[in-house]
Amino acid sequence: MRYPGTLLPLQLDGVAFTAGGRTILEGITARIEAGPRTVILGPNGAGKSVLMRVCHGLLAPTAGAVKWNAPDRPGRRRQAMVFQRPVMLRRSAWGNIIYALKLAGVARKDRKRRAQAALERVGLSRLAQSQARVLSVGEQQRLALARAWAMQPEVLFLDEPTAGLDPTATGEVHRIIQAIHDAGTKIVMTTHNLSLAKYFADEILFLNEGQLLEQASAERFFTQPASAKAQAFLCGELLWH
Ligand SMILES: Nc1ncnc2c1ncn2[C@@H]1O[C@H](COP(=O)(O)OP(=O)(O)OP(=O)(O)O)[C@@H](O)[C@H]1O
Repeated sequence: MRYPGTLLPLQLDGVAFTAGGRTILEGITARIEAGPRTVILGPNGAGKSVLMRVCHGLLAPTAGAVKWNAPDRPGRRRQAMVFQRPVMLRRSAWGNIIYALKLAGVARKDRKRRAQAALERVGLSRLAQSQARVLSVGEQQRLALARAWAMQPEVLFLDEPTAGLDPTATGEVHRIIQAIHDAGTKIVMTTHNLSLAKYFADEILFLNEGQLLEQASAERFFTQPASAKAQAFLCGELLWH
């Protein structure tokens, strides 16, 4: 269902991104709806991170348009992004969340409650006063998720959030992402990892060499991929070059 004030759906119309004479994204047209867990899947270098940054507004497309149903008003960001490597300020775990909430314009009286709840949800309450930058990479990624979750975003972009994590940390991050989804936030995640996509995705956007080759339900994509490139990717043939 679509409400007049909601950010979604997000419509990409002929989005392209070129840099230094190289075409990174080309002619991407897609519609991202509220609800399903969307995974942007493709080999290394396909342009997944760039596409996500364009959607999030960190990069401006060099052609085409990125249209939100109801764009953010100044001072009220309703979409958040978590990067492959967490970016933490030189503050405590607690301070990182409080500062982000302050920047987002959240009233002082609500910041403490939201930060507490977010740290609890990711199991980091006991490390609230630890310096964020000395936490393990897995803990920092959980903190990054807590910080994003505290914003109560309508859409959360996740760029390979478990890259480089050990199996335990990976499992914890997956559990948190699932909980954020269950709480009603739209998840859009990039990965080149087939097992993760199979486990997590409701919908796949398959990207290869900067082109969107398929947008399909996960079930359909994994059983009947429409493009030869997707078939090759699913068979483990590397398209990357
Ligand atoms: N801001 C940028 N300006 C110019 N080129 C960029 C920029 N960001 C990434 N690239 C280039 O665009 C190409 C696609 O990069 P991107 O990081 O989006 O791939 P990816 O599909 O996310 O790969 P991976 O799975 O390895 O993370 C790469 O060749 C990269 O060097």
